Amino acid sequence: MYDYKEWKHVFKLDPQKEISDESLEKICESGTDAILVGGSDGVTLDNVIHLMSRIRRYTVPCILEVSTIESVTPGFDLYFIPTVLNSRNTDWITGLHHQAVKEYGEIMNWDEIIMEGYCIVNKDCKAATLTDAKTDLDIDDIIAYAQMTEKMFHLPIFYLEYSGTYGDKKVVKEVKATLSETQLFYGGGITTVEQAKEMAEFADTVIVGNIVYSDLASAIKTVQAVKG
Ligand SMILES: CC(C)=CCC/C(C)=C/CC/C(C)=C/CC/C(C)=C/CC/C(C)=C/CC/C(C)=C/CC/C(C)=C/COP(=O)(O)OP(=O)(O)O
Ligand SMILES: O=P(O)(O)OC[C@@H](O)CO
Ligand SMILES: [Mg+2]
Repeated sequence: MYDYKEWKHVFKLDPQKEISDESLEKICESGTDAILVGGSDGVTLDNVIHLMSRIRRYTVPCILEVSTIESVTPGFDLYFIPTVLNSRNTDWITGLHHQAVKEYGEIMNWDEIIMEGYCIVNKDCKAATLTDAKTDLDIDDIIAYAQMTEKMFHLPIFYLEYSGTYGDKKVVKEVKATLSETQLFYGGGITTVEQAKEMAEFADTVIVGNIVYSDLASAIKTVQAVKG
């Protein structure tokens, strides 16, 4: 089993988006710790299997961040299951999870399943719209979600999700200071080496997403920036 607790840098690829073989090779051979496959929209079984099989040409760990029951497929190293703590719709907190376990519980390998307590803070991102997330949060609200994740629900990961916009390092720093067991994932808007370094100072794991589609060279540089 991969030790995701040791991961410092992860690329997130969206199965809905096109990526050339050449770019994918650079991403998979970049030295990143893992590739996370996931997105909010247009995620289908076909595009998930297609992307997974292309990533599988390389040795990098490949994880599915589950967003729909229909697109779950065998073959990933691990399955990260979000629960959106600040969603107003219980489907995204426990509802879809209940359906999935009811349907697939018998065949699930629980050792491969890792829960992520998600807190979505960018009101304009697709994930916030999809999950009807309550994003008008101050720092104390976010810290409370982080503490709930660790102290109440004992989840292994707290994912501070700024998807599409660069976050506030003060928030990341204060959240990190409240966590002792739970791993802090930071994701959102990283486009430069400086930003990657800044967030890596506080977050345990930095997730780099969409910059791979618009400026691959800068995306690749974030690996060294985070891992040193
Ligand atoms: C058959 C087989 C192998 C079985 C294995 C068993 C297994 C692993 C079963 C799964 C069991 C299970 C509990 C499933 C969970 C079911 C489920 C659907 C739960 C809901 C999870 C959830 C809250 C999803 C929302 C996820 C989310 C917030 C995704 C967004 C991530 C994100 C911000 C991505 C960035 O891209 P995007 O949002 O697409 O933005 P752009 O396109 O604009 O870039
Ligand atoms: O695409 P970006 O904004 O880098 O965000 C990364 C990741 O946190 C999205 O789930
Ligand atoms: Mg998407």
